[in-house]
Amino acid sequence: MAKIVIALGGNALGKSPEEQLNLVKNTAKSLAGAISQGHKITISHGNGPQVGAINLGMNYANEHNQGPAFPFPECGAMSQGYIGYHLQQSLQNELNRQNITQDVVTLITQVEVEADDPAFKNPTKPIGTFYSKKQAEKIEKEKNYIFKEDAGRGYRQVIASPMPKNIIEIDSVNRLINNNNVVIAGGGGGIPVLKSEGGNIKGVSAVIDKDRSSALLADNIVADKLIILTAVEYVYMNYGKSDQEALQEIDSKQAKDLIQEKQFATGSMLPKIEACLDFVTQGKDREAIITSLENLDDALAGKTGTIIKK
Ligand SMILES: Nc1ncnc2c1ncn2[C@@H]1O[C@H](COP(=O)(O)OP(=O)(O)O)[C@@H](O)[C@H]1O
Ligand SMILES: NC(=O)OP(=O)(O)O
Repeated sequence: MAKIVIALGGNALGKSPEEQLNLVKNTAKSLAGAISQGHKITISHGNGPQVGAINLGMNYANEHNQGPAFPFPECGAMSQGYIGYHLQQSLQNELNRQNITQDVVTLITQVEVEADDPAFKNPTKPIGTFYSKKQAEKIEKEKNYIFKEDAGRGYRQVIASPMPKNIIEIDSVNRLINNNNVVIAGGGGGIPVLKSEGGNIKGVSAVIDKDRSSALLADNIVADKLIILTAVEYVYMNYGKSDQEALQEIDSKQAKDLIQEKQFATGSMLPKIEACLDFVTQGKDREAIITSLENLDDALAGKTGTIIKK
């Protein structure tokens, strides 16, 4: 039996509510399978495409005098509710079907970041949909948004992505886990908040990388394993080139060397590798796996995915 944090990538969750629900229903079968094997599962998820879509929709309504503007922390909170709802419903249905008596709880999670994080001056987190270079340049001029190329897939709006420092609701997460609940926490990397000297917290415009928050969550709940589910079965060397090569298992030294060689794209694979490195090096006998959503069963059985060890 292992204590596992499973992080679902925002880009791997489909492009519409219908697509997302179908994907999540499938993933729920694997998650319930892992729970029936005795594993203690905690779930986190990304929100890049979803938080971008929510923000775009709200901005559109606002620009057409049909509603107020919605800042990013509020959009992040909505994305936690939207994705958490699908996960909570699908997994609860699956657990009930398998007569497993565990409740699934989505916890709105705030994550503290630092006001002087250099990320606020250098936005890197891709959100929303993909655009052509021409479309991106046009929107950049019209709206003052910043766009960057995203791992060969097109151009996306980028916003600040500060490092997660502290999960505000971590005690509640631990209490819920210890009381036999499956917890969905840290959705979209958590809602970014700043803490004042008096201890008050308030939202700040950013989207935290969910891989980094998931590693923090896994460390905080003292998990054995961190599984990051994305759109690719393996992490590759020379990704996208004719000689790309799947990485089966790497240790922290090899991972650091590959980072030096710039094998992993900033804003997509790099934060995943760095998050896995943080998690495995901060504790004993820890393992991280990166694979695709549909390969969760095989990854749990150690049959696929890129395994990262200390
Ligand atoms: N070396 C690499 N190996 C595999 N995938 C890579 C690599 N470098 C960049 N990628 C890209 O990173 C993507 C995963 O990052 P991203 O889409 O941000 O994940 P998610 O939204 O699922 O968290 C892959 O689908 C792939 O397009
Ligand atoms: N917040 C976040 O990291 O989302 P993605 O997994 O969609 O990039």
